[in-house]
Amino acid sequence: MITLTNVQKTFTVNDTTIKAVNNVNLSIRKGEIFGIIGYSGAGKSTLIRMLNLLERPTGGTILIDGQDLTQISAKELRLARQEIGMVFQHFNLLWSRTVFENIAFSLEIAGVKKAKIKERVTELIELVGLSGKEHNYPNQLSGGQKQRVGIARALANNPHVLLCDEATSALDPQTTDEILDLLVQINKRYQLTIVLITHEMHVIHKICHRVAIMENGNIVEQGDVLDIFSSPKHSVTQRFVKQISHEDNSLKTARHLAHEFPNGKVVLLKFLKEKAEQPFITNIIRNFKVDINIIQGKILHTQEGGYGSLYIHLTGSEINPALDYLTREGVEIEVMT
Ligand SMILES: Nc1ncnc2c1ncn2[C@@H]1O[C@H](COP(=O)(O)OP(=O)(O)OP(=O)(O)O)[C@@H](O)[C@H]1O
Repeated sequence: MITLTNVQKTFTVNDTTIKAVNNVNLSIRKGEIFGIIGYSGAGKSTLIRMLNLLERPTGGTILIDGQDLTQISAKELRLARQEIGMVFQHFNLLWSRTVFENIAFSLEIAGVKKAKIKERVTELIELVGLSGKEHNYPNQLSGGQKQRVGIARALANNPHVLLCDEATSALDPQTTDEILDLLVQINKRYQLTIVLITHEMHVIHKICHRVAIMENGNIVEQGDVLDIFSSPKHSVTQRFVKQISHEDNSLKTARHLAHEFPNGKVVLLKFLKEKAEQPFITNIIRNFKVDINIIQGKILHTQEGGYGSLYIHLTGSEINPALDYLTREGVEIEVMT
Protein backbone atom coordinates (compact mmCIF):
# COMPACT_ATOMS: atom_id res chain seq x y z
CA MET A 1 0.00 0.00 0.00
CA ILE A 2 2.91 2.37 0.81
CA THR A 3 6.19 1.66 -0.91
CA LEU A 4 9.29 3.75 -0.46
CA THR A 5 12.13 3.09 -2.86
CA ASN A 6 15.59 4.59 -2.36
CA VAL A 7 14.10 7.60 -0.61
CA GLN A 8 16.60 10.28 0.30
CA LYS A 9 16.51 13.74 1.81
CA THR A 10 19.46 16.06 2.10
CA PHE A 11 19.41 19.53 3.61
CA THR A 12 22.01 22.13 2.84
CA VAL A 13 22.68 24.66 5.57
CA ASN A 14 25.52 27.19 5.19
CA ASP A 15 27.28 25.06 2.54
CA THR A 16 27.05 22.00 4.77
CA THR A 17 25.05 19.06 3.45
CA ILE A 18 23.11 16.95 5.95
CA LYS A 19 21.82 13.55 4.87
CA ALA A 20 18.67 13.35 6.99
CA VAL A 21 17.31 10.27 5.21
CA ASN A 22 19.58 7.99 3.28
CA ASN A 23 18.29 5.49 0.69
CA VAL A 24 15.33 4.18 2.64
CA ASN A 25 13.36 1.22 1.27
CA LEU A 26 10.15 0.33 3.06
CA SER A 27 6.95 -1.47 2.34
CA ILE A 28 3.95 -0.81 4.58
CA ARG A 29 0.91 -3.07 4.30
CA LYS A 30 -2.70 -2.00 4.15
CA GLY A 31 -4.37 -2.06 7.57
CA GLU A 32 -1.23 -2.45 9.68
CA ILE A 33 0.21 -0.23 12.38
CA PHE A 34 3.80 0.39 11.36
CA GLY A 35 6.21 2.02 13.78
CA ILE A 36 9.46 3.83 13.02
CA ILE A 37 11.71 4.21 16.05
CA GLY A 38 15.00 6.01 16.46
CA TYR A 39 16.91 8.37 18.71
CA SER A 40 16.87 12.13 18.24
CA GLY A 41 18.28 13.14 14.87
CA ALA A 42 17.86 9.68 13.30
CA GLY A 43 15.66 11.10 10.53
CA LYS A 44 12.21 9.91 11.65
CA SER A 45 10.38 13.26 11.36
CA THR A 46 11.89 13.92 7.96
CA LEU A 47 10.87 10.45 6.80
CA ILE A 48 7.26 10.59 8.01
CA ARG A 49 6.83 14.11 6.60
CA MET A 50 7.87 12.78 3.19
CA LEU A 51 4.92 10.36 3.25
CA ASN A 52 2.55 13.24 2.53
CA LEU A 53 5.21 15.38 0.88
CA LEU A 54 5.27 18.00 3.65
CA GLU A 55 8.95 17.38 2.96
CA ARG A 56 9.87 16.70 -0.69
CA PRO A 57 12.45 13.91 -1.11
CA THR A 58 15.68 14.72 -2.92
CA GLY A 59 15.67 11.23 -4.40
CA GLY A 60 13.57 8.08 -4.71
CA THR A 61 9.87 7.33 -5.08
CA ILE A 62 6.94 7.29 -2.65
CA LEU A 63 4.06 5.13 -3.85
CA ILE A 64 0.76 5.31 -1.98
CA ASP A 65 -1.98 3.09 -3.40
CA GLY A 66 0.04 2.89 -6.61
CA GLN A 67 0.39 6.67 -7.04
CA ASP A 68 3.89 8.17 -6.96
CA LEU A 69 3.52 11.32 -4.85
CA THR A 70 6.77 12.74 -6.17
CA GLN A 71 5.46 12.80 -9.76
CA ILE A 72 1.98 14.27 -9.45
CA SER A 73 0.73 17.82 -9.99
CA ALA A 74 -0.05 20.25 -7.16
CA LYS A 75 -3.79 19.68 -7.63
CA GLU A 76 -3.40 15.89 -7.56
CA LEU A 77 -1.26 16.23 -4.45
CA ARG A 78 -3.97 18.26 -2.69
CA LEU A 79 -6.44 15.45 -3.41
CA ALA A 80 -3.97 12.74 -2.40
CA ARG A 81 -3.38 14.52 0.92
CA GLN A 82 -7.07 14.21 1.77
CA GLU A 83 -6.45 10.48 1.91
CA ILE A 84 -3.59 10.93 4.39
CA GLY A 85 -4.42 12.26 7.85
CA MET A 86 -1.70 13.48 10.19
CA VAL A 87 -1.45 13.82 13.98
CA PHE A 88 1.27 15.96 15.57
CA GLN A 89 3.19 15.89 18.86
CA HIS A 90 2.03 19.39 19.84
CA PHE A 91 -1.47 18.91 18.43
CA ASN A 92 -1.32 21.93 16.02
CA LEU A 93 -4.89 22.98 16.87
CA LEU A 94 -6.39 26.34 15.99
CA TRP A 95 -6.62 28.06 19.37
CA SER A 96 -9.41 30.46 18.43
CA ARG A 97 -11.67 27.64 17.24
CA THR A 98 -13.73 25.26 19.38
CA VAL A 99 -13.34 21.49 19.35
CA PHE A 100 -16.20 21.26 16.83
CA GLU A 101 -14.74 23.98 14.61
CA ASN A 102 -11.24 22.47 14.69
CA ILE A 103 -12.56 19.11 13.51
CA ALA A 104 -14.80 20.78 10.92
CA PHE A 105 -11.92 22.79 9.45
CA SER A 106 -10.56 20.25 6.95
CA LEU A 107 -14.10 19.39 5.84
CA GLU A 108 -14.81 23.07 5.16
CA ILE A 109 -11.65 23.27 3.07
CA ALA A 110 -12.71 20.15 1.16
CA GLY A 111 -16.02 21.93 0.33
CA VAL A 112 -18.30 19.58 2.30
CA LYS A 113 -21.86 20.89 2.88
CA LYS A 114 -22.78 22.30 6.32
CA ALA A 115 -25.32 19.63 7.27
CA LYS A 116 -22.90 16.85 6.30
CA ILE A 117 -20.13 18.54 8.32
CA LYS A 118 -22.34 18.62 11.43
CA GLU A 119 -23.17 14.94 11.04
CA ARG A 120 -19.55 13.88 10.46
CA VAL A 121 -18.08 16.02 13.24
CA THR A 122 -20.64 14.75 15.76
CA GLU A 123 -19.77 11.18 14.77
CA LEU A 124 -16.03 11.88 15.17
CA ILE A 125 -16.47 13.60 18.54
CA GLU A 126 -18.22 10.50 19.79
CA LEU A 127 -15.59 8.20 18.27
CA VAL A 128 -12.72 9.93 20.09
CA GLY A 129 -14.65 10.22 23.37
CA LEU A 130 -15.14 14.00 23.50
CA SER A 131 -18.93 14.20 23.70
CA GLY A 132 -19.91 17.23 25.77
CA LYS A 133 -16.68 19.07 24.92
CA GLU A 134 -17.63 20.24 21.41
CA HIS A 135 -17.87 23.93 22.40
CA ASN A 136 -14.67 24.00 24.47
CA TYR A 137 -11.60 25.82 23.20
CA PRO A 138 -8.26 23.97 23.10
CA ASN A 139 -6.94 25.84 26.16
CA GLN A 140 -9.86 24.35 28.13
CA LEU A 141 -8.72 20.80 27.37
CA SER A 142 -6.11 18.43 28.85
CA GLY A 143 -3.22 17.21 26.67
CA GLY A 144 -4.95 13.89 26.02
CA GLN A 145 -8.19 15.65 25.04
CA LYS A 146 -6.27 17.96 22.70
CA GLN A 147 -4.74 14.94 21.02
CA ARG A 148 -8.21 13.38 20.67
CA VAL A 149 -9.23 16.53 18.76
CA GLY A 150 -6.09 16.14 16.64
CA ILE A 151 -7.02 12.53 15.84
CA ALA A 152 -10.66 13.40 15.03
CA ARG A 153 -9.50 16.21 12.74
CA ALA A 154 -7.06 13.88 10.97
CA LEU A 155 -9.86 11.34 10.39
CA ALA A 156 -12.46 13.85 9.18
CA ASN A 157 -11.97 13.18 5.45
CA ASN A 158 -11.97 9.38 5.87
CA PRO A 159 -8.28 8.97 5.04
CA HIS A 160 -6.73 5.64 4.07
CA VAL A 161 -3.57 6.41 5.99
CA LEU A 162 -2.96 8.07 9.34
CA LEU A 163 0.51 9.46 10.06
CA CYS A 164 1.38 10.01 13.73
CA ASP A 165 4.38 12.25 14.36
CA GLU A 166 5.35 11.52 18.01
CA ALA A 167 1.63 11.70 18.83
CA THR A 168 2.08 10.69 22.48
CA SER A 169 5.47 12.20 23.31
CA ALA A 170 3.95 15.23 25.08
CA LEU A 171 1.63 13.09 27.22
CA ASP A 172 1.98 11.35 30.60
CA PRO A 173 2.19 7.51 30.63
CA GLN A 174 -1.49 6.91 31.44
CA THR A 175 -2.76 9.36 28.83
CA THR A 176 -0.26 7.88 26.36
CA ASP A 177 -1.84 4.46 26.87
CA GLU A 178 -5.35 5.86 26.44
CA ILE A 179 -4.39 7.51 23.15
CA LEU A 180 -2.62 4.33 21.98
CA ASP A 181 -5.76 2.31 22.81
CA LEU A 182 -7.80 4.78 20.74
CA LEU A 183 -5.43 4.35 17.78
CA VAL A 184 -5.77 0.56 17.98
CA GLN A 185 -9.56 0.87 18.13
CA ILE A 186 -9.58 3.10 15.03
CA ASN A 187 -7.15 0.80 13.20
CA LYS A 188 -9.39 -2.20 13.84
CA ARG A 189 -12.71 -0.49 13.14
CA TYR A 190 -11.70 1.14 9.83
CA GLN A 191 -8.80 -1.12 8.76
CA LEU A 192 -6.87 2.14 8.70
CA THR A 193 -3.16 1.95 7.93
CA ILE A 194 -1.26 3.82 10.65
CA VAL A 195 2.37 4.89 10.38
CA LEU A 196 3.90 6.35 13.51
CA ILE A 197 7.26 7.62 14.63
CA THR A 198 8.45 7.48 18.22
CA HIS A 199 11.52 7.21 20.40
CA GLU A 200 9.72 5.01 22.93
CA MET A 201 9.81 1.22 22.65
CA HIS A 202 6.69 1.10 24.81
CA VAL A 203 4.65 2.63 21.96
CA ILE A 204 6.03 0.07 19.51
CA HIS A 205 5.40 -3.03 21.58
CA LYS A 206 1.97 -1.88 22.70
CA ILE A 207 0.36 -1.16 19.33
CA CYS A 208 2.58 -1.82 16.30
CA HIS A 209 2.51 -4.91 14.11
CA ARG A 210 5.82 -4.16 12.43
CA VAL A 211 8.68 -1.81 13.13
CA ALA A 212 11.67 -0.19 11.44
CA ILE A 213 14.62 1.07 13.47
CA MET A 214 16.43 4.17 12.20
CA GLU A 215 19.91 5.48 12.84
CA ASN A 216 21.74 8.28 10.99
CA GLY A 217 19.13 8.42 8.24
CA ASN A 218 19.25 4.66 7.60
CA ILE A 219 16.87 1.86 8.45
CA VAL A 220 19.15 -0.52 10.28
CA GLU A 221 16.61 -3.26 11.03
CA GLN A 222 12.94 -3.95 10.35
CA GLY A 223 10.43 -6.74 10.88
CA ASP A 224 7.57 -8.07 13.01
CA VAL A 225 7.54 -6.47 16.46
CA LEU A 226 7.66 -9.81 18.24
CA ASP A 227 10.65 -11.04 16.20
CA ILE A 228 12.55 -7.79 16.63
CA PHE A 229 11.73 -7.75 20.29
CA SER A 230 12.76 -11.34 20.99
CA SER A 231 15.98 -11.26 18.99
CA PRO A 232 17.19 -7.75 18.23
CA LYS A 233 20.22 -7.86 15.91
CA HIS A 234 21.51 -4.30 15.56
CA SER A 235 23.08 -2.54 18.56
CA VAL A 236 20.56 0.34 18.35
CA THR A 237 17.67 -2.13 18.38
CA GLN A 238 19.20 -3.90 21.37
CA ARG A 239 19.36 -0.59 23.24
CA PHE A 240 15.70 0.10 22.52
CA VAL A 241 14.64 -3.38 23.62
CA LYS A 242 16.54 -2.93 26.89
CA GLN A 243 14.41 0.20 27.51
CA ILE A 244 11.54 -2.05 28.45
CA SER A 245 13.04 -5.47 29.18
CA HIS A 246 15.34 -4.11 31.92
CA GLU A 247 17.69 -6.85 30.82
CA ASP A 248 20.75 -5.18 32.29
CA ASN A 249 19.39 -5.38 35.84
CA SER A 250 18.32 -8.99 35.38
CA LEU A 251 21.73 -9.90 34.02
CA LYS A 252 23.44 -8.30 37.00
CA THR A 253 21.23 -10.25 39.42
CA ALA A 254 21.74 -13.47 37.47
CA ARG A 255 25.54 -13.08 37.54
CA HIS A 256 25.47 -12.28 41.23
CA LEU A 257 23.40 -15.39 41.98
CA ALA A 258 25.58 -17.56 39.77
CA HIS A 259 28.54 -16.43 41.87
CA GLU A 260 26.68 -16.94 45.17
CA PHE A 261 25.35 -20.38 44.26
CA PRO A 262 28.03 -22.13 42.21
CA ASN A 263 26.14 -25.41 42.48
CA GLY A 264 23.33 -25.47 39.98
CA LYS A 265 22.70 -23.28 36.95
CA VAL A 266 21.35 -19.83 36.32
CA VAL A 267 19.32 -19.90 33.13
CA LEU A 268 17.41 -17.39 31.02
CA LEU A 269 14.24 -18.78 29.45
CA LYS A 270 12.55 -16.97 26.55
CA PHE A 271 8.96 -17.73 25.63
CA LEU A 272 7.12 -16.54 22.53
CA LYS A 273 3.40 -16.19 21.81
CA GLU A 274 1.28 -19.04 23.26
CA LYS A 275 4.38 -20.52 24.96
CA ALA A 276 4.34 -17.48 27.27
CA GLU A 277 1.08 -18.77 28.74
CA GLN A 278 2.06 -22.40 29.50
CA PRO A 279 2.99 -23.77 32.96
CA PHE A 280 6.51 -24.97 32.10
CA ILE A 281 7.93 -24.24 35.53
CA THR A 282 5.27 -26.35 37.27
CA ASN A 283 5.93 -29.14 34.74
CA ILE A 284 9.66 -29.31 35.39
CA ILE A 285 9.27 -29.20 39.18
CA ARG A 286 6.72 -32.05 38.99
CA ASN A 287 8.60 -34.22 36.53
CA PHE A 288 12.30 -33.71 37.31
CA LYS A 289 14.39 -33.71 40.46
CA VAL A 290 15.08 -30.00 40.48
CA ASP A 291 14.41 -26.99 42.69
CA ILE A 292 13.79 -23.62 41.15
CA ASN A 293 14.39 -20.14 42.43
CA ILE A 294 12.78 -17.50 40.22
CA ILE A 295 15.10 -14.50 39.96
CA GLN A 296 13.23 -12.19 37.65
CA GLY A 297 10.54 -12.48 35.01
CA LYS A 298 8.45 -10.40 32.67
CA ILE A 299 5.81 -10.89 30.02
CA LEU A 300 5.23 -8.19 27.45
CA HIS A 301 2.15 -8.19 25.29
CA THR A 302 2.35 -7.12 21.66
CA GLN A 303 -0.29 -7.01 18.92
CA GLU A 304 0.97 -10.41 17.74
CA GLY A 305 1.12 -12.19 21.12
CA GLY A 306 3.20 -12.26 24.28
CA TYR A 307 6.95 -12.39 24.83
CA GLY A 308 8.19 -13.66 28.17
CA SER A 309 11.66 -13.78 29.70
CA LEU A 310 12.43 -15.53 32.95
CA TYR A 311 15.69 -15.84 34.87
CA ILE A 312 15.75 -18.93 37.10
CA HIS A 313 18.29 -20.63 39.35
CA LEU A 314 18.12 -24.43 39.09
CA THR A 315 19.55 -26.92 41.57
CA GLY A 316 19.13 -30.70 41.88
CA SER A 317 20.22 -33.89 40.15
CA GLU A 318 18.17 -33.59 36.93
CA ILE A 319 19.01 -30.12 35.65
CA ASN A 320 20.08 -31.21 32.17
CA PRO A 321 17.04 -33.47 31.51
CA ALA A 322 14.80 -30.59 32.68
CA LEU A 323 16.51 -28.18 30.28
CA ASP A 324 16.29 -30.76 27.45
CA TYR A 325 12.54 -30.98 28.09
CA LEU A 326 12.19 -27.18 27.85
CA THR A 327 14.18 -27.10 24.60
CA ARG A 328 11.95 -29.84 23.13
CA GLU A 329 8.93 -27.74 24.08
CA GLY A 330 10.30 -24.80 22.07
CA VAL A 331 11.48 -22.63 24.94
CA GLU A 332 14.66 -20.73 24.08
CA ILE A 333 17.35 -21.27 26.72
CA GLU A 334 20.46 -19.34 27.59
CA VAL A 335 22.61 -20.86 30.32
CA MET A 336 24.32 -18.07 32.25
CA THR A 337 26.60 -20.40 34.27
N1 LIG B 1 14.77 21.73 7.76
C1 LIG B 1 15.96 21.26 8.06
N2 LIG B 1 17.07 21.88 7.70
C2 LIG B 1 18.29 21.38 7.98
N3 LIG B 1 18.50 20.22 8.63
C3 LIG B 1 17.44 19.54 9.03
C4 LIG B 1 16.11 20.00 8.77
N4 LIG B 1 15.23 19.10 9.28
C5 LIG B 1 15.98 18.13 9.84
N5 LIG B 1 17.30 18.38 9.69
C6 LIG B 1 18.42 17.53 10.13
O1 LIG B 1 18.16 16.21 9.66
C7 LIG B 1 18.53 15.24 10.63
C8 LIG B 1 17.32 14.37 10.95
O2 LIG B 1 16.36 15.19 11.64
P1 LIG B 1 14.91 14.65 12.02
O3 LIG B 1 14.19 15.78 12.69
O4 LIG B 1 14.28 14.03 10.85
O5 LIG B 1 15.28 13.52 13.10
P2 LIG B 1 14.35 12.85 14.19
O6 LIG B 1 14.76 11.42 14.24
O7 LIG B 1 12.93 13.14 13.89
O8 LIG B 1 14.78 13.59 15.51
P3 LIG B 1 13.85 14.14 16.72
O9 LIG B 1 13.29 12.93 17.40
O10 LIG B 1 14.82 14.90 17.59
O11 LIG B 1 12.82 15.03 16.09
C9 LIG B 1 19.06 16.01 11.82
O12 LIG B 1 20.47 16.05 11.71
C10 LIG B 1 18.48 17.39 11.63
O13 LIG B 1 19.31 18.37 12.21
